Amino acid sequence: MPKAELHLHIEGTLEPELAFALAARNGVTLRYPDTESLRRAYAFSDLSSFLALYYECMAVLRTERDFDDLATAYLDRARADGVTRVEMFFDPQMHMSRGVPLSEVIGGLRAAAARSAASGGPQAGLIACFLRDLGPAAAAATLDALAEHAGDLLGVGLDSAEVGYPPGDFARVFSDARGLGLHTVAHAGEEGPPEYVWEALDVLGVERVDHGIRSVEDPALLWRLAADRTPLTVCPLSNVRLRCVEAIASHPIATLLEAGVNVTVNSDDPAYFGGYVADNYLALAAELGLGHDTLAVLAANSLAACLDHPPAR
Ligand SMILES: Nc1ncnc2[nH]cnc12
Ligand SMILES: [Zn+2]
Repeated sequence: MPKAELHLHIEGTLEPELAFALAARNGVTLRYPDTESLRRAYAFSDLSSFLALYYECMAVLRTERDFDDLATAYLDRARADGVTRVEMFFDPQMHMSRGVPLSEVIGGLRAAAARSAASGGPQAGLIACFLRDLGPAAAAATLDALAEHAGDLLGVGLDSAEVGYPPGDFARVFSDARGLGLHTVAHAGEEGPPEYVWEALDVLGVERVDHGIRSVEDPALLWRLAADRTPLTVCPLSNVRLRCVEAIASHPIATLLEAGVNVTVNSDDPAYFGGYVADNYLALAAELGLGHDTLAVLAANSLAACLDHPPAR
């Protein structure tokens, strides 16, 4: 089934095997002796327990070639899942704070995207995410650094630890990003309350909401999302692994669909959460009983929710 993946952190596609290969190439030492022990550490209790390991493993990403290798591995994998379009997140602040120039990050990701599109693989766009726990001033400084690369970006997003960092704090930087011609999206309602989803819509003016699952707690919000056809980029396996949801069988995606919300299915950080995008669709079929027609609607929603439609091939 052709589909788009619209919620994918490229750093979250770092498989342990590649992490160790890059560590060796760059002379970086990981805290784990081998791939099995690193994999065993993927037992998360919440978002922050995951983010700590996710940020730690980024230490192995140093050069343009590393980012190219990372994105190439993901794009090859996504192609096998029927993905024709990817809008991938990356975390510029994490890389800049480690002394890795933005040009290396963006250059590597763009090179992988160009080869993928040229060889009939997924077409890829880049979304730079601000780390909300570092605050709006740091986000504004990051946007200044991103400005010279704006032509290489599709948009900006907002990620990292959610609770205590409401979207409204980032109103100015999101408005400035739009001034640079960038699309805007934001994580909201993953661990944070429905109020954060309202703020992402009404204060940030985002075009899509990432996760948004806690919207099911607020009927007026469900009505608003459905009326506006605002896409939600839902990540079922991620929600279970980070204990936002108990099991796929009780995932709020069923309620979202019943309310007429424009839902899409995505993998978030597939190397860490036990499945790529097709695994998320298959889990919904196997454990929540979604039928083929519903999966086809979800795939069609994803293609329609792309920020820039891919050029005709
Ligand atoms: N699921 C997630 N939520 C917030 N920030 C993230 N960064 C990578 N994955 C994330
Ligand atoms: Zn995410």
